[in-house]
Amino acid sequence: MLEIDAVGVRYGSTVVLDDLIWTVGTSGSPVTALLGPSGCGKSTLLRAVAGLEPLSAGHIRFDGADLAKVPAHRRDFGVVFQDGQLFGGRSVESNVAYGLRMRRWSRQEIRARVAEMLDLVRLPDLGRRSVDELSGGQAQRVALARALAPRPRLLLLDEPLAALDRLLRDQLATEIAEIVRAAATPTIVVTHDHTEAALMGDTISVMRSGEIVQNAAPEQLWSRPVDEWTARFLGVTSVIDADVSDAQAATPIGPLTLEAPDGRHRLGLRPESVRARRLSGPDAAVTGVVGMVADLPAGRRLRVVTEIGEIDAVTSERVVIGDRVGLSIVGERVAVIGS
Ligand SMILES: Nc1ncnc2c1ncn2[C@@H]1O[C@H](COP(=O)(O)OP(=O)(O)OP(=O)(O)O)[C@@H](O)[C@H]1O
Repeated sequence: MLEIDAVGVRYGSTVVLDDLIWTVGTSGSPVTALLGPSGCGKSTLLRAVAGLEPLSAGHIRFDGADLAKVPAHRRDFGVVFQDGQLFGGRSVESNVAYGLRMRRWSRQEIRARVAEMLDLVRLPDLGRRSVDELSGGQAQRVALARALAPRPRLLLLDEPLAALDRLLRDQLATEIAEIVRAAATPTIVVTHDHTEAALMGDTISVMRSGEIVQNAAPEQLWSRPVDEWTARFLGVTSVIDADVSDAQAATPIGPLTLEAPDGRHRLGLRPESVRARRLSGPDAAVTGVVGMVADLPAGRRLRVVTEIGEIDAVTSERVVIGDRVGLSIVGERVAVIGS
C-alpha cells in the first residue's frame, strides 16, 4: 500500500501540494488513474512519490516503510514520462536493458529479460533498432518495457500518451493497462483525460487544486460524483434538483426511475440524459429554443435555452438554431451528486 500522509510540496514560495492525503492500494496489482485538470499538481505528486521532488511536509510510505531517506533510484519504482525520455542514439535493447545493467544482472539474464519485455510490449522484432527511428507509440512502449524490466514494486506513468494522436491514445491506453496487468505491477497513471482514466484504471482518484477529492471505480465515479465540480469535470453539463421517493425522481424535466435514497438530490445530466423533440403538442415538461446545434460522431447535440436554464440534449430530429423543442429526461447517464 502507498500512503501519502499530509504531504506538502512547494516550488519556492508557491505551495502546490498542501496537507495532501491519499492511499493507493497495491495488492492485486491494480491500476489507479490520477485524474485532474491541467495544473492541479498531478505530476508534482507523482514526482514526489518517485522521490524526484522533496517534501516540505508529511510522509510517503510504501508497505508501511517511510521513504523519506530512500533516494529515487533505491525506491524500486518504475517511471515513464510523457515523452518517454529514452536514451537517444542507442538501440531499443540497450534502453530496455539499462536498469538491469545498473542492477548488475548477468548478460544472460539481461538478454532473456529484454526479450521477455519486448514480447510483452508487442515489439519482439525491434530490439536492434535505434530508438531514434521509432514512432511515438513504439517509443512509449519501449519506455514501458524499460520501466518494467527490473520488476519494480510500483509503476508510475506520467501522461504516457499525451504526445500521441487520439486514435493511438485510446488503443495504447487499453494496451498499456493489459501490459501492466500481465506484468502484475501496481500502477499509478496520471492523466487529465477521463476516457483514458476509465480505459486504464480500476480505480480513479480525482485531484483538484492539490487535493484528492474522490477515489472510486469508474462506474461509481460517473454515477455518484462527490460534488458539482467533479460532476462537471467528468462531463455533466446541467445540474437540476430532484425529489426522490420510492426510486422515482420528480424533476423539472419529467419523472425518472432512479436508485437513490428518498429525499431531495442534485442530479447531474449529460447531453445523453435529455432528449429533445420538435414540439408537436403541449406535452413536454420543459420547452425551450435551440441555441446551438453540433453534429458529433455520437449523434446530434443541442444546447436549449429554457426557463430553468441552458440544458444540453440529444436528438435524432433535424433541428436548427431558433427552433422550439420540448425536452424529456431519460435514464441514460444521470449522476446523483454528493450522495
Ligand atoms: N519546477 C517548477 N517550478 C515552479 N512551479 C512549478 C514547477 N513545476 C510545476 N509548477 C507549478 O505547479 C503547479 C502544478 O503543476 P503540475 O505539473 O504538478 O500539475 P499537473 O496537474 O501535472 O498539470 P499538467 O497536466 O498540465 O502537467 C502548476 O501551477 C505549475 O505551474
